[in-house]
Amino acid sequence: MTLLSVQHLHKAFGGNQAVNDVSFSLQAGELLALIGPNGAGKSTTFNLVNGQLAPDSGSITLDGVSLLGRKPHDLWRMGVSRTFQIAQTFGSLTVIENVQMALLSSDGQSLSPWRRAANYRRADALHLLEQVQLDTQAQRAGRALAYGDVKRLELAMALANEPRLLLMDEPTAGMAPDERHALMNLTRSLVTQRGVAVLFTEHSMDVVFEHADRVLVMARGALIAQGTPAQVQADPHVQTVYFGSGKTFGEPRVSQTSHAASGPASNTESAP
Ligand SMILES: Nc1ncnc2c1ncn2[C@@H]1O[C@H](COP(=O)(O)OP(=O)(O)OP(=O)(O)O)[C@@H](O)[C@H]1O
Repeated sequence: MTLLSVQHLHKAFGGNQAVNDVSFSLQAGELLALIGPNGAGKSTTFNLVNGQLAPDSGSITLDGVSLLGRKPHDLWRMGVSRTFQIAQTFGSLTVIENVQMALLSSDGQSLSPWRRAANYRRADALHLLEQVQLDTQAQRAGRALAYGDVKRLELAMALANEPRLLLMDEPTAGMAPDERHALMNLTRSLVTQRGVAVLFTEHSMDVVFEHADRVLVMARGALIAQGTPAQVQADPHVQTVYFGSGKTFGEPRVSQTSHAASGPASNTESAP
């Protein structure tokens, strides 16, 4: 069943059509990657979905409810969580307090006075930390964590909201290859358990091809292809956009049977 539906999205900056008639949908439990060369319109599309930007026209619905005109905090309340290219956590708080803050916010509680958070849903916070394998570091200051651990803390905070949709902006940026795949494997297992849909932008093609169920490819504001990782990798139009003619992405790291692929391949500029 379609959870997120984006239809005929347009956004221009002056005369620059950054997003030009982009349509796609996302199912519960699906990991959908948004890729494209620099300036393709990925961030603009992502920021239209997360409420940071307003489209010039088009529709964005979650379970049939329009997201247009809603700010990121309203979306959080509706079950849309996000993680950032540079992880957003509180370095001065302990690891568990970070998650407690997210739980407080999710419950619509006032964030002040801070003292209230000290024992707030501590068991739930610890359970979330266990799920991202950070429970043994619960009492450390956020700023003392290694970068890969900060990313996992941010994931726990995003899940504190019990989201239906998780938006991840370049989730593996700045991480070593092993860490990248560990974070995405963890994300996969946690969102699959919960039936959460994930839309993520990503520059690391190895991450996209190994972990996405389906891939959207943008170029110059338009959606030029979508399909399984194998389908978009083999698409000559996509290869030309990335490399010019005569080169390819090379072989995928994993077989295509490792994730449930959904949605037909399409080389057209509109989604099914
Ligand atoms: N706030 C803005 N004001 C003016 N132009 C913008 C703005 N944001 C994006 N653009 C332009 O819109 C186009 C799409 O940019 P966008 O950042 O969405 O691309 P991207 O695919 O995310 O690129 P990158 O991978 O380099 O981050 C580009 O031409 C960019 O210069």
